[in-house]
Amino acid sequence: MQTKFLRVQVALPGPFWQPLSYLVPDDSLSVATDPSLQSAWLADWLGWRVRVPFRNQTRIAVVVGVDQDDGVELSKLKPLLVKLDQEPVLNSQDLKFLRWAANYYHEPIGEVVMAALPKRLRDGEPLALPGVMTWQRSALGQSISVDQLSARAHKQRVLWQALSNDQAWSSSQLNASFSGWQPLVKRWVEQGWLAVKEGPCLAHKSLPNPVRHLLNDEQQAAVTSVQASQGFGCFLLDGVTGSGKTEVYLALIEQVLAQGKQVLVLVPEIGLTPQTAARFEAYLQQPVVALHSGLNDQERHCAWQVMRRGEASVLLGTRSALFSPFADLGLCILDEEHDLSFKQQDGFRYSARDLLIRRAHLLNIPVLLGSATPSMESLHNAQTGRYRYLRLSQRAGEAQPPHLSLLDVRGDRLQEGLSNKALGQMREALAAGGQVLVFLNRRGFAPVLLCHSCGWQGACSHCDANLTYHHASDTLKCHHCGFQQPKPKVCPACGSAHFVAMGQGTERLEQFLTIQFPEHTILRIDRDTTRLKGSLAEKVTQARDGEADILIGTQMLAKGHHFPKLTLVVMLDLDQGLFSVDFRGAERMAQLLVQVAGRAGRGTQAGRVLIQTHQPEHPTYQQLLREGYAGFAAQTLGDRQIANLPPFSFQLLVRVEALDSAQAVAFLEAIKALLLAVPVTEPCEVWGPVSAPMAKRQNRWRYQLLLQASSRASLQAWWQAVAAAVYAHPLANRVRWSLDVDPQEMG
Ligand SMILES: Nc1ncnc2c1ncn2[C@@H]1O[C@H](COP(=O)(O)OP(=O)(O)OP(=O)(O)O)[C@@H](O)[C@H]1O
Ligand SMILES: [Zn+2]
Repeated sequence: MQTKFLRVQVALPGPFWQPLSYLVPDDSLSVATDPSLQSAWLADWLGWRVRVPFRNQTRIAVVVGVDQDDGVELSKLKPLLVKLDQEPVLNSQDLKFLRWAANYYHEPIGEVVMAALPKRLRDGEPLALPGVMTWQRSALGQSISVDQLSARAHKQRVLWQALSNDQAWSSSQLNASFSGWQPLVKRWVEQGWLAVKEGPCLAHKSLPNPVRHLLNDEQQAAVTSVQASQGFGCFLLDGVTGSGKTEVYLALIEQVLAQGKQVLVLVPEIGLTPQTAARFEAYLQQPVVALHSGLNDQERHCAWQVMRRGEASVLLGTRSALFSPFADLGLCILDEEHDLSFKQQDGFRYSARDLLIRRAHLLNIPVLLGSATPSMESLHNAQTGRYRYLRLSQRAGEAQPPHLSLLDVRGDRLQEGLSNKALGQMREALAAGGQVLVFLNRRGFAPVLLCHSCGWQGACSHCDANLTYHHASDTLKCHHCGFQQPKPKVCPACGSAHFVAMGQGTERLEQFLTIQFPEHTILRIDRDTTRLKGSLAEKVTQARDGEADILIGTQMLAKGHHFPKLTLVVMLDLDQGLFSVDFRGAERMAQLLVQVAGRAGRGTQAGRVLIQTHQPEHPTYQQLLREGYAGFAAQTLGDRQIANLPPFSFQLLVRVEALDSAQAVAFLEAIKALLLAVPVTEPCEVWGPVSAPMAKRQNRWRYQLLLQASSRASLQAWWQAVAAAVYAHPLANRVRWSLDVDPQEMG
């Protein structure tokens, strides 16, 4: 009898297109010849973490399959070293999902599997639940009243007051409400006022009383439709800003929890996940696990474990929370489904929306996508019946829709980008006791620093981009690669000391408005003013509570926020979105406009929105104002159909970056030649190679090749036909290159 050796396939991070094979240790070899034992044997390996020898090291890997004969000579295979845990870390359904994702996005399976594990597990730490570090008042601390702290130390007093409730606080809880708490907490520990303890992953918190609304008819109809779904179904909740989509999510979640099942909610990366989680907790009266960029490795590990074990029922997280394991998932929700942050833009370039739908499909459970400005892809899917369409056409409660108008500033005198008309309207709104938001999607002081004598411009030496001037730090910064330098004293080209800062950024706008409105408080919210952990939450709370009269914000302020006192929104410099080279430019601009406008008039007072423009007759503006987002979307879908652009076709972008631009072009030309040699049955097109819109970044020249086909299947088949030859091409290892399936940005 011929002995058959068993091997397992493991996923190891790195550029391996197939899982790697290893031999299993001797004791299980006897199973090989007995088919009845094989399924039990499989269960004993699939999804387990193992330690394997690799080159001269050992690495952590996950078993993703078995193979009995893959043609590799046995003598070339190495044995596995050890299993790491007493149980698998991924179940067979998760593995199936991850394999599908790896296949669809042409990403090495090892990278995809590792994306589904918290870092500590990737590093080989034990599976067992770690505790999290918490701080709580000590016996000494309990005798310290807030009055013993200096009356002027406002921040300290607020923090000490919060810590006085005898709850143990973890760093993520503190981050959710306070910025700059670390040095204070450290000092209090040193003084013996606070004790450090290891707390459980899911700390007990006292939850505030729930605020609930009686659902209106449209909300109720949406809830009923999703609830009636038998197994998988994808629903698009198209609800105007302030229509109470969150209330619909909460009502549905409550019902799923009552059946003993879990819910996964994905939200955009806006740094407010803890605040949203708190709102969910109050409504549901149970802990909600939040997974976002503010957590440390230990907290991520905790979140992963409690969901997997079913110790918590709701996971609310950003993009990558999609890969979390669940004991019994019953519903998936994705809020602001049009948001670009759901698409990972480097490395493993997946769409969290598309993968979430796939996962729900594999698990046979419903998935709900919500937005006031749905993507053209989702609207098209709703129109063709792939998604069920649900509509909330009215604002919830008493709130009225905001009134939008165009402010034609052609020929007007502008001061720092603002017209006198806009300033006048701001004065009126402030005098009436309202709050005003000035929206400008560009941070920094000025986008260009120009020498007045010779015309020299500050440009990044590593990128094809201007350096933005930042006044507070007196530096020039590249917003693409992070390069920065002090502002030169004299022009590097001619020696003149006469510079002009051209164009507007939020920093400059703040300086100008401070002079114009000395009696009003101004709050600027952009990436520069919210770098410190917790500071965004702090600023948003101030804005919501009306502590500032004038808000200045970039797109950070566009999403999801609820500022009840806001009555006037002034939008500056939107026009640039009308002339984008990207075919999605108009869609993005329309979404931004409607979302920012949607922050106005959410309370008792009506809201107005002024769009300052030099293009008042532009059809995109005209259509948005006359027919709203729905009219704009109908027109845009019609145009895309005629031009055969997504969602009426499917794209794949091959991106290449190289120090030597000739190599980048040569590699793409080679790929193109391979593609053109493939006989295809359906229409497949290839464009390029062309220079990327940003031709150079971090010293590398960037080129791209665009593939387009009439179906996903034919696009995938076309690429598959050339993939092996592309990877084997001599330039494949000499340039940096990546595939972007369903690209969202051409950048
Ligand atoms: N049925 C209802 N009756 C009264 N108020 C409601 C109702 N439903 C929701 N609200 C309130 O309306 C406001 C807006 O709701 P919510 O934040 O859920 O809107 P949204 O649709 O998510 O908006 P956006 O897309 O702009 O973020 C909230 O203050 C919410 O409490
Ligand atoms: Zn740069």
